[in-house]
Order: sequence, then C-alpha cells, then structure tokens
Amino acid sequence: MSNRRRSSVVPPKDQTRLKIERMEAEREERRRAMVERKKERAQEEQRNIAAGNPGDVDFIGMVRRWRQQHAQEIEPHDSCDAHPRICICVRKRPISEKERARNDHDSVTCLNPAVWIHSSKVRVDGITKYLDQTSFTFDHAFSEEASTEDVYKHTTMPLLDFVCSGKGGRATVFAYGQTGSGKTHTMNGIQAILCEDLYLQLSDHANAGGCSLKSTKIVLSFFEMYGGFVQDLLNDRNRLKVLEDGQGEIVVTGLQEVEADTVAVFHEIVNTGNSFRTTHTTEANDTSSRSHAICQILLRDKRTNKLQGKLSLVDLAGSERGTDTKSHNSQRRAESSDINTSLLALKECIRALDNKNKSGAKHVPYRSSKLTLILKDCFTSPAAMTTMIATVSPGASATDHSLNTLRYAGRIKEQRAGTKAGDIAKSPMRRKVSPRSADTSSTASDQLPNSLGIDEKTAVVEGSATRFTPRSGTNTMLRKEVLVRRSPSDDLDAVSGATQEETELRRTVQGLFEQEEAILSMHMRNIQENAELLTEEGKLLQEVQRDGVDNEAIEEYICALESVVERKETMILSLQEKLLVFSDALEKEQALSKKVGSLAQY
Ligand SMILES: Nc1ncnc2c1ncn2[C@@H]1O[C@H](COP(=O)(O)OP(=O)(O)OP(=O)(O)O)[C@@H](O)[C@H]1O
Repeated sequence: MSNRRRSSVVPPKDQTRLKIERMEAEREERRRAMVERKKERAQEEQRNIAAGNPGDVDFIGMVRRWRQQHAQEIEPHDSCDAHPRICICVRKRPISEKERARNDHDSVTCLNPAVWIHSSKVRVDGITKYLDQTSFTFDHAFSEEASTEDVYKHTTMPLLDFVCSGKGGRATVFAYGQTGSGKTHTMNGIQAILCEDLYLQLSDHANAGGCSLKSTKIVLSFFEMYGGFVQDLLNDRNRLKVLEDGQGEIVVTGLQEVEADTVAVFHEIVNTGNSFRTTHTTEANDTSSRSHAICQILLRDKRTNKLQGKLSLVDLAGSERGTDTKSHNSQRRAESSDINTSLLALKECIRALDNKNKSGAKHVPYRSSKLTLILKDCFTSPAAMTTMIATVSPGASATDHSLNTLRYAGRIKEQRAGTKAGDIAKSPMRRKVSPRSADTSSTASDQLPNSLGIDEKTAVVEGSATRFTPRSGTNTMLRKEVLVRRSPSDDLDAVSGATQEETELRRTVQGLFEQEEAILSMHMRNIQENAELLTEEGKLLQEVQRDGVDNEAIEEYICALESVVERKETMILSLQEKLLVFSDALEKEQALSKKVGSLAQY
C-alpha cells in the first residue's frame, strides 16, 4: 500500500522536467500558429492585391469583417416626396488608380443614411491593432456604387420640381468637399441629367400645374469666384460686381444671361461655362477647380421677363489642408488661402445660424465673403430649398479631410434640426417616379412650404414616367481646360480696392483659418506626444514596482516623473494660449463683420 502511494508521486526533479517539456511544446505550438498566420496573411495580401485592394492587410481585414457584420444596417433611400428644406447628403467616390498605386486603402463605408470613417489605431502595447470608428448620419449617404442618376434623383430632382412650380421658388444645390473628392464629377453629371429632365418637366404634358415651355423661357448664367473676384464664364471671364439692393436682394451686375431654347443649346452653354473654369494641377487632383462655380438656371416669363424660379448649382472649390499646399508655389498658396477663407466664412455663417436657432442671436456674418453673400438666399429666404452634397475621398490618407468635411456638413444638419417643423418643405410635385423604372400611373399633389404663403394644391399630370430616362454617357466627366487669362496675382492684388474694414476683415478671417489649422496640428501633435508619454509612464511604473528596488531607483523614478509632468504642463499651456488667441480673433472678426455689414457694396 505504502509502495503504491509512493509510486504515484512524481519526484520534484521530474516535475520540473515535465513543466519544461510542456512549455517547450506550447512555445512550438505558438511558433507554428505564427508561421501559419504569416502564411495566411501573405495569401490574404495577394488576394487583396488581385482584387485591386492593396494596403495594410490587417486594416483591410478588420474593415471587411466590420462591413459584413453591419451590412444589414443599410436603409433604402427615403422617397423624394418629403424633401427637407435643407437636405444634407454625402457621396463617397470609388478609390482611384493613383490611390491604389500608393497602397492607400478604402476607409469609408456608406450605410445609408450613415457614413462611417474607419481608422487603424495601435494600442499602447504598440502591437495590437484596432479599428477606431466615427459615424455621421445625414439625409442620404451615397456609396461608391451609387450612380450620379441616384444622386440626382434624391438631391436635385425635388428642387427642380419646386423651382418649376412657377411660384418664384429658389433652390440651391452645392457640392462641398476636399480637393479631388468628386465635387465637379458630381456637379457635371447633375447638370447633364438636369438639362434633359428640365425640358421634360416643362413640356406641357409633364407639368400642367407650373411653368411650361409655352410661357416660360430657360435662361442660364454661369460665373466663378476666383481670387476674391467674380468672373463671367459665359462672357470672356468679365469681372462682375456683387451688389445688395435696397430690398436685400443680391444682384450680380453685368452678368450675361443666355437663353437656352433647346436641350442641345443648354448642354453647349453648360459645357462652355465648365471649360472656362480656372483649373490647375494640385497635389490631390490633376484638374483641380480653383474657383467656386455658380451655374444658375433661371425660369423667366416669356412675356414679362419676370422670374418664376431659380435653381443654382454651386461647385465649391476644394478645401485643402496645410500639407496639401506644401509643394504649391506662392500663387497656388494664395489661391488655396483664398478658397479656405471663403469656406471658413461659409462655416462661420452656418455656425452663426446654428446659434441663431438655438439662442436667438441675430448676427449672421453673410458679408464676410462674396461667397456667403451670394449664397445668402439659400439659408435665409423662407421660400428656398437647399441641398448640400458633401463629397469624400475613400482613401485612409484622406481620413482627416473626410472627417472635416463630414463635421462641416454635420454643422449644417444641426442647424436644420433647429428649424421649425413648418419650415420643412415637401416637394411640391410628388411623383412616384424613379429615374430607372417607369411608373406611368403617378398622380399626386402637395403643398408648397408654409413659409411661402401658398397653400393651393398643385396638380401633377400623368405621364411623368417619361421624364428623365438616363442615357448612357450622361455621367461622363466634362473636359476641363486650364485657361487663365488674367494673372491670379493681379486678382489678389486688386483687393486693395476694398475699404480698410473689408481688408482688415479679410485678413482676420484668413488669420482665423491659419490659427484653426495651427490648433488642429498642435492638438494632433499633443495626442501623439501624450501616447508616447503614456508608454514612458508605464515603463517607469513597471521599473519602480519591481522587487528589490533601492532608494536610488526611486529617486530616478521621481525625477523622470517630474519631467513627464512638466512636458504635459507645457503642452497644455501652449494649447490654452493658442485657444485664447483664437477666441480673441473670433471676437474681432465678429465686430468687424458687423461694421462691414453696414456697407452696401463689395
Ligand atoms: N463618383 C465617382 N465615380 C468615378 N470617378 C469619380 C467619382 N467622383 C470623382 N471621380 C473622379 O475623381 C477625380 C477627381 O474628381 P473631381 O475633379 O470631381 O474632384 P473635385 O472634388 O471637383 O476636386 P477639386 O476641388 O480639386 O476640383 C476625377 O478624375 C473624377 O473623374
């Protein structure tokens, strides 16, 4: 008995040997798993490359799995019937060959109506990768698979209906986004589709309730804002003046209006205007539009010339960040800063509108740039409808830009959330018509916005299904030419014609933009440095918590900790200082803006 008991007990020496063997086996298993994982990773990378999706294989895998898990969250696009007064959409373009060539991976997912930006992050251990996600919800989110026809149907078609109702409706569609993100592609496509759709809509058959080709003429104007100046794209880039008349109406004096009596003429005019836009090759886009282009479609009474409706298509110049402009010459940098200044002014107006809705504050600095002055209508007029299409590039390298664009668009959405329910307009001519499928039995009527003071029902004629049948090729990008007839530096210098306050305001707004950029980069640097400090602190703690640390080691720890705290303090103080300077400049801008506001002409 005692012998048996003794034999079941493993002697300590053997126990250690067994432990070592187990550890070796485990290590071997881990090694095998690692080799296997490496092989799988290499195969996955090959598969990704073959599918035209090169880049960080871990990141691509995480995004793919995320998409599989969330695929069911995608919602069908809302019907175009209940189009909000301000509609905010986002469109993601497909990844380009250039991006593929530099291993930039797709980091944007559109699950209508939400858009998700994925970023690859590394945990403090410095090894484990994880996905950092930010999402925004808009009225529509169009993925790279959506056609321009889809975008048109949900963003522009309801506005065209509204304008064609013959009640003086004003509508604006504008494209905003980073340079190279697809604004011009989208706008040119919309122009081409809209042209066909407009004539169908105005044909007596399609639009009995509103304007018709019998009594209404279609007139086009096309101008760009470049280097702070307004130039007529249909009249040899003549310089134009923007005035505000006694009734607060914005008038562009000397602007050529060209009648388009057929679809073909309409196309020709639009193509001419587009070809005269100022474009240059930039870091992000070979044919970057360097101006804000405004194409206005005016419906005028043939007899009285009275305006019956106006639709403006605004292709904003691409926003750029400091890093995009690093290889620009001084002229390109001046352009970029001018573009950013006007976009900042637009953002300030939107912020102010936001405050107006929330706290009743009155001042909205429309006059701080010509762009905001020209766009005044689309935010102030109660009888106006606006659609903003925020375009984003899919590449991971553009994540910062995309987040900026979506935050910007989000601000407008918040502003809309503050408007009263009665302000939400519905498309005056409800039609259950899809650009792709013909529905011949659609008849419906609806109310114009309450704020218009019009509540009669508008009849809609059957047969609208024949309207807007996209033809192949309507989505093609129209050719843009580089045509700079005046030196842009002349344009920029000529600002000296402005009053002292205007010049000061311009400088302040420009300063604000630069400060905003500086704050952003300082904040990003701080985050990076904080992460490094965190790792350092982890190591310090590990060291000091080891068994048998002596007094000398503790003193070293205290010294090192003091230095870490000092570095943190310096970071916070510098950031605080920058924020203070920024808020002073913001106050100054508001004061100047009020002063300039009392001047009628620019
Ligand atoms: N939805 C899309 N589908 C396919 N290609 C697209 C799409 N959107 C944009 N592109 C392509 O991407 C490139 C850049 O687009 P685009 O010129 O429209 O950018 P942008 O935002 O107007 O830039 P910028 O502000 O610099 O003028 C073009 O080659 C365009 O054809």
